Amino acid sequence: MEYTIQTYGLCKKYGGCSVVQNVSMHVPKGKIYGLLGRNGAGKTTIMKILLGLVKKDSGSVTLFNQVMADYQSGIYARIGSTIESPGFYSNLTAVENLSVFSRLRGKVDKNKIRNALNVVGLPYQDKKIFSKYSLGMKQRLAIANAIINDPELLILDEPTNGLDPIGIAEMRILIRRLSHECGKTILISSHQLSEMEQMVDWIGIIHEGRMLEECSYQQLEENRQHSYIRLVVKEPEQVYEYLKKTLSIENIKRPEASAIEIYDLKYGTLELNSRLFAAGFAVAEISKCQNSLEDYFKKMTGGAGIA
Ligand SMILES: Nc1ncnc2c1ncn2[C@@H]1O[C@H](COP(=O)(O)OP(=O)(O)OP(=O)(O)O)[C@@H](O)[C@H]1O
Repeated sequence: MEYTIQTYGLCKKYGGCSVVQNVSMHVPKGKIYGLLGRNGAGKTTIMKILLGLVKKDSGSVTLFNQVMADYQSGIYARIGSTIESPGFYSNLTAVENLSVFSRLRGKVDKNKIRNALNVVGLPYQDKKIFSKYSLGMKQRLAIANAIINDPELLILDEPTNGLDPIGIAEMRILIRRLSHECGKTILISSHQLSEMEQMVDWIGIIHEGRMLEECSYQQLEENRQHSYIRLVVKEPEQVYEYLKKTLSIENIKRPEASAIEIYDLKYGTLELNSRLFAAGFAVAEISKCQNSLEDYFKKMTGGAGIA
């Protein structure tokens, strides 16, 4: 597989506090990659490192198959982003704002502005000024600004943040169109799993600066929606050892002191119950459960942040 972004062992500390820890990520060319993590997980910092806005402490970044030196600039013309997106002028229209920022980058091309506004679904002739825009329109304008020069890679920090469900659905359609119809590779961040659904092809889960898991979204769904057997027992340590050593069950978790979850379903509940009984263990509860993707994220990241 060809990757547009690859990082290896990326680290960043702020004042002695590690905010990015040994992050290796792989963003496949032409795909939408979602960086998912709770507030403060380190998503924006990773994006800023990719864009050369923040200097990494160690590790490497490869963009378009080119290993990046710190603050190397040429390649950034191939990337559009909404991080540190310009503070748009509140008293100017979309076209006027995009003209100002185009001028800062070089020259103003009316056709490019018209085209970018068309792609994000904002009217070219609109006289409405920025301060009268809805949040969704503001997000669209930021994306229009990012795509003006037709970049191959888009880095969008929380493009759905604060939008209502309809706004999220519209943003999802726009981002998918940018990927499928315009062929762009897109890295987006979010702290909401639900916002990533039906949008991303790949996902990287960041927690406290570390990459917990990275895989295709489909793979994640397949892996995590498996059933499992939940046991509540009197002697969890001994049962755990018995399951591992005597029954050779591999994938076992201990979510609570007395509970055991078995993901390797080589034995059904009846068979397992009778084996535990025969081995002299007291089983208070045995049931087959379904682990939803949401539950999985909550467990992984320790609670309420991702929903
Ligand atoms: N310039 C900075 N100086 C000091 N600490 C910083 C700086 N920038 C970010 N941090 C800290 O680094 C951590 C990661 O922040 P970051 O913005 O990357 O997280 P995030 O996952 O994007 O969160 P959010 O979803 O809230 O934007 C946070 O604890 C934040 O306070």
